Amino acid sequence: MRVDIISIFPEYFAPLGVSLIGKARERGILDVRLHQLRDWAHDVHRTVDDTPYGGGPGMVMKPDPWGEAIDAVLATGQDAPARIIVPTPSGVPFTQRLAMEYAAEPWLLFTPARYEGIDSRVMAEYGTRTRVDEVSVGDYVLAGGEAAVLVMIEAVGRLLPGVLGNACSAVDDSFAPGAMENLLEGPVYTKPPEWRGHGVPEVLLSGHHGRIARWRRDEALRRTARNRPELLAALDPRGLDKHDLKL
Ligand SMILES: COc1cccc(Cn2ccc3ccc(-c4cc(N)[nH]n4)cc32)c1
Repeated sequence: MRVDIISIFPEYFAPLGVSLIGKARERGILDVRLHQLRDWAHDVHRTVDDTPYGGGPGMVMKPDPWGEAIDAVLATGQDAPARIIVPTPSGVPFTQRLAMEYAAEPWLLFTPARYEGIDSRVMAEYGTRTRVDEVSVGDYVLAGGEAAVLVMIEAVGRLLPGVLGNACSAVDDSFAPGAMENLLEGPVYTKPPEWRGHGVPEVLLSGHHGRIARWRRDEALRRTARNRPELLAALDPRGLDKHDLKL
């Protein structure tokens, strides 16, 4: 998968050089290319923002530099154009399902903005040529889109074949479609068996896989009921069996 990112803070993406995503890049599973938006701002100050039409606080990112930058990136592609992802508080929710959809794309182009966002004509322009998704990573307001892009690339990158070792699998993730979809992860434990007077649930030491699976599901249901009751309402009743906890 090829990923292009256009930003006025390309240095923000240094974390994509470490850990899971860094190794995926070294192994050629992920090809991440960074672009400095100001390279397409031709005035002496390399200006990328201006005052909003209609007045109001803050500044809006000018369409010209973004248009030239996106054209330049798309021109380097051979086949279908990249799917463009615009982080914004006003977007559709970024979910595990959307992450899985993105993981199946050959080429993503992220356009993290700053200020109050990008002139809306840019998304309108590219919406005539390719998929343009305005996406929110949560119901809170960041200072810009770069952190949102880091979140999305990590969530998508870990789903790419070969990125997670065989020992782990994204199939069992919380929120992954299937029996555990819309359930939160339950508690996890490792050695030592006793730590500062805290033991480990006996069932996890029993070696009885059926009971362990049932206990984990019960704990996932309990934690979901406690922390995200609205997800329980969305739980597919066919995913619940008669042995499930009556919460
Ligand atoms: C666009 O509307 C805005 C209104 C007030 C402030 C800002 C700041 N800002 C600039 C670019 C930008 C990109 C993404 C986000 C963002 C995404 C999520 N989930 N939260 N915050 C915030 C961004 C934007």
